[in-house]
Amino acid sequence: MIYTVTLNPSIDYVVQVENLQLGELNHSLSNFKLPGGKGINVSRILHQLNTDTTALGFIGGFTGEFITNWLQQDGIRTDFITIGDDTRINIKLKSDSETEINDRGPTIREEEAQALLKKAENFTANDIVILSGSMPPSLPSDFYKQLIERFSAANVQFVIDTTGKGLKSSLPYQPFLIKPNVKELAQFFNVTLESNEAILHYGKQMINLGAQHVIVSMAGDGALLFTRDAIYQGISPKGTVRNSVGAGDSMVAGFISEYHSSGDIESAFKMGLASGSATAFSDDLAKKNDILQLLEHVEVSRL
Ligand SMILES: Nc1ncnc2c1ncn2[C@@H]1O[C@H](COP(=O)(O)OP(=O)(O)O)[C@@H](O)[C@H]1O
Ligand SMILES: O=P(O)(O)OC[C@H]1O[C@](O)(COP(=O)(O)O)[C@@H](O)[C@@H]1O
Repeated sequence: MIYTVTLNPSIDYVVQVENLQLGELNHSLSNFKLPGGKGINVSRILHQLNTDTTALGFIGGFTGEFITNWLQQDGIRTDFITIGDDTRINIKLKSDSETEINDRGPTIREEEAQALLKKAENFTANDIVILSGSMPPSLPSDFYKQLIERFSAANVQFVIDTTGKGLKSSLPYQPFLIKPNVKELAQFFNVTLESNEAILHYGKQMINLGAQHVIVSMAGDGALLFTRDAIYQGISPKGTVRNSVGAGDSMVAGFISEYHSSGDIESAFKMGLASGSATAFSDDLAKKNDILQLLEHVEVSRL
């Protein structure tokens, strides 16, 4: 089974405003609410690609109910820990450019946190766990490490898509995949990345630090995949961007879904690229047919 863990789910409230004026009254042209949070997005795309998945994490309040109901209506298995506080709402403002306001997240009580750690003790070496996104500030700062120690003890393969301390502390445990975008890669090493050579250098560094596979995603410019013995460059298909929220999560899902079924790293990378772009070209996350259509237009070469 492929589990996703979303410590900080969200409702993504996507609002379109023409010619946004800060400090003025603006009227929205359209708005929609989507279940969000990185692991939840990964589960939604895995499900589109007919890959069995269960979404775990913390969920609470009326906002949490919205997410659980949506996932259940889509037929996606969930096994969330119910919390006393409300799941957050993140604002995605579309005007001439895309602006995001992400909330820090709800309060997680000690017993709620313990309940998730207990669940993490039940995974086996046949499972893959995808840990994605930020942590609500009320969790101990080493919470990802606490989860990973449990996976490592049971030889569970894990993917981690987060930033800062959570990512850093995971590397000695050899995550199967990490997927920083270029900005996150630069932040991790506290550098500016202005050339391809620099991106190649720091991508390789992530492998040296312990990751088994690293995808450095670059939005419309595609992505680089680093393995322990090769580097691949992926070119994304061109298209009209409608809503790129969740493109990175879709890429992780496409990669893991294909790797899980074929075991082929290059095909997995192609599916990741197609899934990311298909989401960027959709209002909501991508649908299976859109992903498969774009797959024919993805190009991957070994550097
Ligand atoms: N504007 C775009 N055009 C085509 N593909 C895109 C675009 N934005 C994202 N993608 C696809 O989705 C992948 C992940 O997007 P990116 O924005 O880099 O990740 P994140 O959402 O994590 O910041 C990219 O590598 C690419 O394959
Ligand atoms: O957990 P974080 O880092 O605060 O991010 C949460 C946000 O990221 C998303 O999962 C989208 O992520 P990506 O665009 O990186 O794929 C949104 O659905 C959500 O609002």
